Amino acid sequence: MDPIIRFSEVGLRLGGMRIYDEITFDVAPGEFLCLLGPSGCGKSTALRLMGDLLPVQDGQITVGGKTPAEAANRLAYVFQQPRLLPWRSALHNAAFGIEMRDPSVPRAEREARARAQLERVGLGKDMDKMPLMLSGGERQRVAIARALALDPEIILMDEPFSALDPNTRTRLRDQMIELWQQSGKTVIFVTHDMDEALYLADRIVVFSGKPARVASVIEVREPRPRDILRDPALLEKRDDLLRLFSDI
Ligand SMILES: Nc1ncnc2c1ncn2[C@@H]1O[C@H](COP(=O)(O)OP(=O)(O)OP(=O)(O)O)[C@@H](O)[C@H]1O
Repeated sequence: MDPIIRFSEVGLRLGGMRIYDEITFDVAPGEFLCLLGPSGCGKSTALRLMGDLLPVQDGQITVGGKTPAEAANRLAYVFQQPRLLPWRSALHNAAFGIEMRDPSVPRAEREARARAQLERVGLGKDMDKMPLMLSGGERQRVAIARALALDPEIILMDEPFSALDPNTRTRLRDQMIELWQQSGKTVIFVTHDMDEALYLADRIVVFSGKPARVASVIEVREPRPRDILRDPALLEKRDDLLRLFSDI
């Protein structure tokens, strides 16, 4: 199967600094791919390049065979902070992405799509609440519903759970896996937490420190849900990652 996203020898300079050497990796359709690497290595930048929020300078990036600019409508973002509009209810926040992307979608349809996704993330009873009345985890679930309501082929997630408490983070990781398995969408998930990557990913693309290159690509085919601290195969991968991180 052709990759849905392809980075070919992507080089990048920002503010006079070399951020990437030659970054090359592929993402398969329907895959849950984690981008892992040390702080500042350029993981979020990779999402910005895919999403056409930053121009490609050297090399090539394709999204479904097209340029990022041509494919921008096939992607949706979930950021570290939920970025909700405080004066809008959960429902109207979840519908907001559609309103921005395609204002011709009638209001009733926007809201029906938002409602369906809020139900999916377990917020069926909270649709009329304003963001201030929601917990951090609930606000992030509204942000996930807002992305899903766009019905994108690809979801780009930039450390979406890192600001949450450990229990909420664990719950949302499980929920994200469930949503991904039901939807068949491609997920590209940025994290600097190797345990999170081992828990979630089909494959982990490991970036080195700046200027970044792809230090390793690790297949994680162990069945889910995973027990990272007990499964011997995962423990071995964790040791590999620890060794890799001490070198990069
Ligand atoms: N617009 C910009 N101008 C100059 N430098 C930038 C710009 N955007 C990002 N950078 C630099 O590019 C590097 C990569 O940033 P990026 O946010 O992609 O890293 P990251 O791997 O996601 O980091 P973290 O895990 O800490 O969030 C950093 O050194 C950052 O300072």
